Amino acid sequence: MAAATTKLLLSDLASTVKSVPSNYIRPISDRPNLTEVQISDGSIPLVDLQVLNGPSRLDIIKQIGQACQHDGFFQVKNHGIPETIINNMLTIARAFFKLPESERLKSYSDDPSKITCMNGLRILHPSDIIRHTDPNLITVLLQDDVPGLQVLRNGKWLPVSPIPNTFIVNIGDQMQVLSNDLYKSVLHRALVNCDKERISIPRFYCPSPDAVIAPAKDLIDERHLAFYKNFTYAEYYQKFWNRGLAAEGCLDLFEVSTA
Ligand SMILES: O=C(O)CCC(=O)C(=O)O
Ligand SMILES: [Fe+2]
Repeated sequence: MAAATTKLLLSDLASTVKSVPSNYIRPISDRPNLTEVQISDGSIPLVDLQVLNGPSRLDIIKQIGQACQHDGFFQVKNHGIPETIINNMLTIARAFFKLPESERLKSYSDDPSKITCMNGLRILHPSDIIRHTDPNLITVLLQDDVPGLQVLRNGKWLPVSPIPNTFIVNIGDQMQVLSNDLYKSVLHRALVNCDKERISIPRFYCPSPDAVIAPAKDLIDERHLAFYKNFTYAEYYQKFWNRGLAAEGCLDLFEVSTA
């Protein structure tokens, strides 16, 4: 097992230091350019799942399909998960970050495949998450009431305002491949909030490592060629982490070469 590295949060140091230590400060060149943020009334679509089992079922399915094609992101309300469970998850997540570092370290793993696939659940403490696409199939995210998530739409960042008791669903790279680019795995990022702690809990749904990923056969014919080669999820995942989050994903490495 790798030696336990320190995972001290700035909040752990707050009572002992007078100013923010330099290793907690991102170089200006790495910081998000906030002037690029689109201040817009628009948001990612909100889908009401209440009526999924009624006569409007097809309409709801169509809304989800459109959202996957245009935004790669949507929110769901009336999903059937009780409010008390949602509040308990957020309370437990907040309490986790109040634990001493030694206790928190017992739940950390430096193995990204463990973090994102075996546990499948990650609790994010308030630090910036740089722009990336999700390497998995689908992500379901619970965020608290503090804004921070931004989604790239038409080259501009669209802030996703939290709506209580909703979940955010987004398409990951594997779904983009299965749909042969019909559904979009879209760049997104999360910013720290200067005034308030922000908690988000993403759940990453992943194929098994040996699953062969390729565009669905029904979508391919003489007029619709496959944009991607076949690969296993393990191959993709390894390339993704080798390249690093800063590379913004690695779908291009698996494209069918057109040369
Ligand atoms: O905290 C958020 O809202 C987004 C988290 C995220 O994008 C991720 O963990 O992949
Ligand atoms: Fe993400």
